[in-house]
Amino acid sequence: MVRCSIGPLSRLASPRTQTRRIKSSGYRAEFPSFTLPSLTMLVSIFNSSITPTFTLAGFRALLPYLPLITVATTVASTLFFTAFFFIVAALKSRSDHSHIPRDLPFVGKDDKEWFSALRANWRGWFQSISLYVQGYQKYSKNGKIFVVPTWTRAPQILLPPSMATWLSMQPEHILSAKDRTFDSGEFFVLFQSDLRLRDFPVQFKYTVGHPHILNNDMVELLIKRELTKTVGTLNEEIIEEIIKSTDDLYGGSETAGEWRERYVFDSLARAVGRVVSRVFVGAELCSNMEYVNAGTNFSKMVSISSYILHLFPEFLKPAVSILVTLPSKYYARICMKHLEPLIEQRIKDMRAKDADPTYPWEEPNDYVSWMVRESFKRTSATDTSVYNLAYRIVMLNFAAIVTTTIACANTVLDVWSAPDAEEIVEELREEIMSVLSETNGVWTKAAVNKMHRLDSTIRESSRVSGIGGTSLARQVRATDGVTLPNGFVVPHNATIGVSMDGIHFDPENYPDPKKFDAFRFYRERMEGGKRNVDLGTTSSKYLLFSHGIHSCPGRFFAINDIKLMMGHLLLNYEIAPRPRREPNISLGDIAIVPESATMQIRRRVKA
Ligand code: HEM
Repeated sequence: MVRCSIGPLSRLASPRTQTRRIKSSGYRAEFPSFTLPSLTMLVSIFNSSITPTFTLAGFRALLPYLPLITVATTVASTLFFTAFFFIVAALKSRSDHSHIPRDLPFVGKDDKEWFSALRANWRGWFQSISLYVQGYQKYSKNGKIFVVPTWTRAPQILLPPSMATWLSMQPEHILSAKDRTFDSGEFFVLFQSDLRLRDFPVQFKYTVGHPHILNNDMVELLIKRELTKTVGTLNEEIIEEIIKSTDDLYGGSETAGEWRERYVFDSLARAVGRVVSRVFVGAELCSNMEYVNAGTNFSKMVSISSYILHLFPEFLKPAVSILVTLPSKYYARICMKHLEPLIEQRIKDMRAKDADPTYPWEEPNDYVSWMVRESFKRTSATDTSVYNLAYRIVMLNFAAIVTTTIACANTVLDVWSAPDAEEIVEELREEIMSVLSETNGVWTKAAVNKMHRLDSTIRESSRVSGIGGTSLARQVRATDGVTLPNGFVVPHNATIGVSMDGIHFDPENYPDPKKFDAFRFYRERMEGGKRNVDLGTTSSKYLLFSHGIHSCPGRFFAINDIKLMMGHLLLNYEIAPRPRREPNISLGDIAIVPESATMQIRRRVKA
């Protein structure tokens, strides 16, 4: 036995000796009949359990066939995986489509085609935005319902805009906004006549887990009760953070006049992440870029892994998700590494201060403090454990950072790629300087509210470049289905909504709808009698933040941040006009900012 195991090792010493010894060992003579290389390999693997000498000998015999083996195994495995994925995708698509009422028109699907459901889903992946707009023109405009395929969310039943207000007011127990996002349930849905589990966009069940954290009311409550109340009052801190981050990213005053090239989305994500974190976690942690970048990357990775998971039927997701969600879990862990000690310390300090008012510590006015105070009023472990509190901040970042960055990035790309970029920028600068001259340069809440041209520019950018897809997306929770205002009954668990781009690009709502007209809303405000309409105003015709009972509760905070960020960039930086506006990328049923888009930016030389 000893000789056998040493033998092969000693033969590795020199290739030339190896060849000679192979021949002299009579290996070929020993296994002459195994002409099929793969069979030889199998046998040699089998042999290896008996005697390692044969293993190496078998391997050597294979050497001349290696190129052939490589080609054969590559072709075989490619064929196998292609067939496997095709079957899986075809099954998933059929299952996705089987729950849609047959009498509804389906845009992007032709029943006469082979694998019509699969093909429709494929179109829904890459062309969904144009399918939404087509269906809107053909059906919604005529007051009809239609269905559009999406790979990522199963087919969507889209209602005409006349039903948008009705839809936005439906209570949660009839039409649920939450079921679509925070779903949790059994795995083997492919075999159930149940749309519910296949239809949640970010697949929190797999990408995040923690249903007890996600379904908790605390985040939303604190946004509505505390965060919105403080909007405007923390502007000094926010501006301070904007200055620090933009100095780092785009250059401080000492670099005035020097052009830099920066990725629009990535650089703004860093700045926004830091600014948002100042209000969420305080001055110290917000400048820790490991934490800030992990928060942004977590949000991105949750979305990306959810897209990948949507390629698989439900029964495969538990297995696939183990691998696919590794990056988001990695970034969540980095965030938690910083958040847990911060929250533990905050709890200690708060308790000490409550017990003894002379305790030398001042309670920071940030989200962590509001959350810990709220947790003191509660008793369940779900509401009070440090882990859960910390994870809620991770989820708050998910709601806040990427969404706010998208709005900033779209505004930069739309303004500086517009043919009249210089005039727009000039008018915006004039407005900002004129308003700030009344407040000695302080960004008060009242001052920010007076910047109507800036407000109009961001609102218009989000209209033409917004996320697209389905707005007011709701899942039918009522077990008997829901009866629409026109009498049609949508079955239990189907998903309904309205076409956001259809509405935002409808010439009846917005003349010359495809044009980025920065001051469109400003003119409407000044001349069209819409004095109270601003970026935070939702309606059935403006759906950036949705509308009705589930409209985004964080929007006032987001809007304030975006205005401060854009205002600071406009006043202190020059961005070179861009030759073209790279189109947003249609993926699934949303459009995302092209991450490769760059800008030339330099600090302005002040007179
Ligand atoms: C430009 C930035 C933002 C955009 C475009 C945006 C957009 C939206 C949209 C479209 C919804 C879905 C509403 C529905 O289901 O009908 C939503 C929900 C939500 N957003 Fe935002 N959001 C932004 C920023 C924020 C920020 C900064 C926060 C937190 C501070 C936040 C917290 C939330 C929460 C908690 C919900 C769930 C509300 C519910 O289900 O009732 N969002 N947001």
